[in-house]
Amino acid sequence: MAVNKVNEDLLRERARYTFNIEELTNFIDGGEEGTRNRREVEDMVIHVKELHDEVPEDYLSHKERYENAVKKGCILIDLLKEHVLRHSSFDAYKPSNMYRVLSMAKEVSPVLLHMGMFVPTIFGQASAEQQEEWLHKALMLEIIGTYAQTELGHGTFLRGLETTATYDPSTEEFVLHSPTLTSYKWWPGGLGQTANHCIVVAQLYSREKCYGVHAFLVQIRDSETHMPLPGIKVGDIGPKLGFQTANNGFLGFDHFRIPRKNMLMRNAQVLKDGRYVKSKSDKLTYGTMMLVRVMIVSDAAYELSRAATIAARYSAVRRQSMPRPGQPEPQILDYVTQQHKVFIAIATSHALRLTGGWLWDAYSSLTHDLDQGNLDQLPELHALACCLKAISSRDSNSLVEQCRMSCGGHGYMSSSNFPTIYGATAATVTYEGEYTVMLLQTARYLMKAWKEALGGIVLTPTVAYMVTYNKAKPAWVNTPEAIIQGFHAVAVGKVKEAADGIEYHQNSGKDYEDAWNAASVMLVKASECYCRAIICETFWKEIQKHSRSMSRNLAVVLQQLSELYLSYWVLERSGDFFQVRTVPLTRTKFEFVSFASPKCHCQMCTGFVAHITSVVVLAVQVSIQNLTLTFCTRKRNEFDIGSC
Ligand SMILES: CCCCCCC/C=C/C(=O)SCCNC(=O)CCNC(=O)[C@H](O)C(C)(C)COP(=O)(O)OP(=O)(O)OC[C@H]1O[C@@H](n2cnc3c(N)ncnc32)[C@H](O)[C@@H]1OP(=O)(O)O
Ligand SMILES: Cc1cc2nc3c(=O)[nH]c(=O)nc-3n(C[C@H](O)[C@H](O)[C@H](O)COP(=O)(O)OP(=O)(O)OC[C@H]3O[C@@H](n4cnc5c(N)ncnc54)[C@H](O)[C@@H]3O)c2cc1C
Repeated sequence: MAVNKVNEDLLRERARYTFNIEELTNFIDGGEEGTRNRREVEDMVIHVKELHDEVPEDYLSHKERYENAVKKGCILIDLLKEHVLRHSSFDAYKPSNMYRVLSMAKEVSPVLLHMGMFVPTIFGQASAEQQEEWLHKALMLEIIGTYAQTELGHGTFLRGLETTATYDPSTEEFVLHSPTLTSYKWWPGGLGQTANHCIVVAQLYSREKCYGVHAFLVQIRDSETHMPLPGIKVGDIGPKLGFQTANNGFLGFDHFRIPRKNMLMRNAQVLKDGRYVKSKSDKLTYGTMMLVRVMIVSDAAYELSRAATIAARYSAVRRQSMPRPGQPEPQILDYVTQQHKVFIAIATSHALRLTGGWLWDAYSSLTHDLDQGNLDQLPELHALACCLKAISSRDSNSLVEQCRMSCGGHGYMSSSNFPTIYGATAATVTYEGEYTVMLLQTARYLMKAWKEALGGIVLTPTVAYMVTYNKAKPAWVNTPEAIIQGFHAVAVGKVKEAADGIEYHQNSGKDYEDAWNAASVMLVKASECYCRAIICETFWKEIQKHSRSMSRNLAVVLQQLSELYLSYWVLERSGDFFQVRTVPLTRTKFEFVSFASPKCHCQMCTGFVAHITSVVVLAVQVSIQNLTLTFCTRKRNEFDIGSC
């Protein structure tokens, strides 16, 4: 029987890495225990033959694909439950753990929303009594839920949602109703055929007063027959760009009654007589969205690491063209254009993974504060979650497409897995807060921060530099930190530009809303630059922090990956660096120097190492006074790949 022989080129590349792969694997997994956990789950999954398709999923009917996805989802959840019960340290909700397990089935799972939003909402918004009643059932999948917030007519504008939940004190019930077609819930994953419960976000009315959107836990299908309950209209919304097995559905209520106790009452309550007890903050209703946005940053990194692995491996084995007559066709990895496509995907997967971990730690600290009643960090974390979710998902999706294109025609095959990964990452750019809307949310925060900076008020950590840049600037030296300072200066410049834009439009007679809209392109740009500065700074600092406890060879490689990321984005945003003079800076020579990168390695995800002997080396000299930007690019030589 033919034994699958590993490609010679790949073997040669794999023999050339110069550092301990296991050490990097542990770094990516967050430590040796993380690697053990992951491998244990992967070993469980790889041996379950029902998880391997006899027939390509693309050749199945929609019904067969869905049934296949349900079967796999149940198997994976059982494996996850078994693993969680065996390893109490395995936090299913730590970024990517749960998502990664479910995504081992290739197609997105119809129970993704159950795990990704229904359970977290019970954790975050149900009272202790309600958790007592529902949490175990949800974790054991005795009930299967989804998160029904978006409606046909409204996704972004939550305050515009039309579904109503009107309290009836005579029966101590809420009456859920969909008054219009546009009020039908539209999109919730799993709603089509899978979920029998859901979190419904509706406008709460009591004693004829509207108290805004609140969350309710609603059973929509019979636990025995799985048929929709009377007063419920529910079904599948049909084919989409991707996510075909997410089972996205629609849901309409016809005066559907639920007990008072089904309003999630951790934050706000309605008493038996209909009196409304206000939450410490209306914003706490939005808590689940913040959690999912924080998780999306790590999930975006994970999906990109898969795509970068496929592209780099393919680039090692694909040979094409003959630059020198009579010579063997070179590996396409030797083309600098190919390196330019693939290396930034490798570096970005690491940048987003480390930034996602940093954001998760900040979120964990916030939830602890919220439990203590301290909401001080909520606005900054909301702004961070919004822009990082937007930029990470957009970068991931566009680099997945870049990786696909780098594989030529074979990248267009379903068997390449690029279409599935592209479909999943394209969804993240829109769901859980649409790209532009999220950046505008962050811009709200930046405009407030700028006003405080002008007043010399001490700012929260991620915007504190705005005060510095508005006063005398520190002398900049030519280090990677200089690039980070440069991004800070660019961010301040863009924030100032947007604030000035709003002021200009107001002075020309517009009210604030119209002035905001007229300046909104600049506001989006300011958020992008603020976010890019955070990713650059976090990537660099995390590498510096971890380098101290890792072997030198690995530290060098990771440092150069972060230098590649910084250099890449300076070039991508060189125009903004030119403009940086718009911020009142002292006359400081601002120099970047070439980052000699004799060797650079990286591993996109488990089992794969890219050994980059050097990267495109840039020397970027920027002088603020004369704003001359000179580049010199030193040619790089070989690229080779190793994997364990
Ligand atoms: C592994 C996980 C897989 C999961 C798969 C997920 C599948 C997809 C699921 C979904 O898509 S669920 C639906 C997601 N929907 C959204 O994200 C809706 C996006 N819209 C919003 O977030 C909000 O409506 C808004 C646009 C941010 C706010 O708009 P609005 O104009 O109504 O209010 P504002 O005046 O702008 O804001 C009010 C006030 O509240 C603050 N705030 C808003 N959102 C949050 C939040 N999430 N957390 C904390 N604070 C929030 C906002 O900053 C304003 O505060 P002030 O500036 O006035 O102090
Ligand atoms: C694959 C997928 C899965 C999903 N799963 C779920 C789910 O499980 N549960 C759920 O509740 N929802 C889900 N959603 C819905 C998702 O949350 C919404 O699609 C998203 O919030 C965007 O809302 P919308 O579709 O109404 O677009 P809109 O908000 O109508 O946006 C359309 C355009 O208008 C622009 N726009 C809107 N508001 C503004 C503004 N204030 N300023 C400037 N521009 C603006 C946007 O930038 C965008 O370009 C899912 C969506 C997708 C694609």
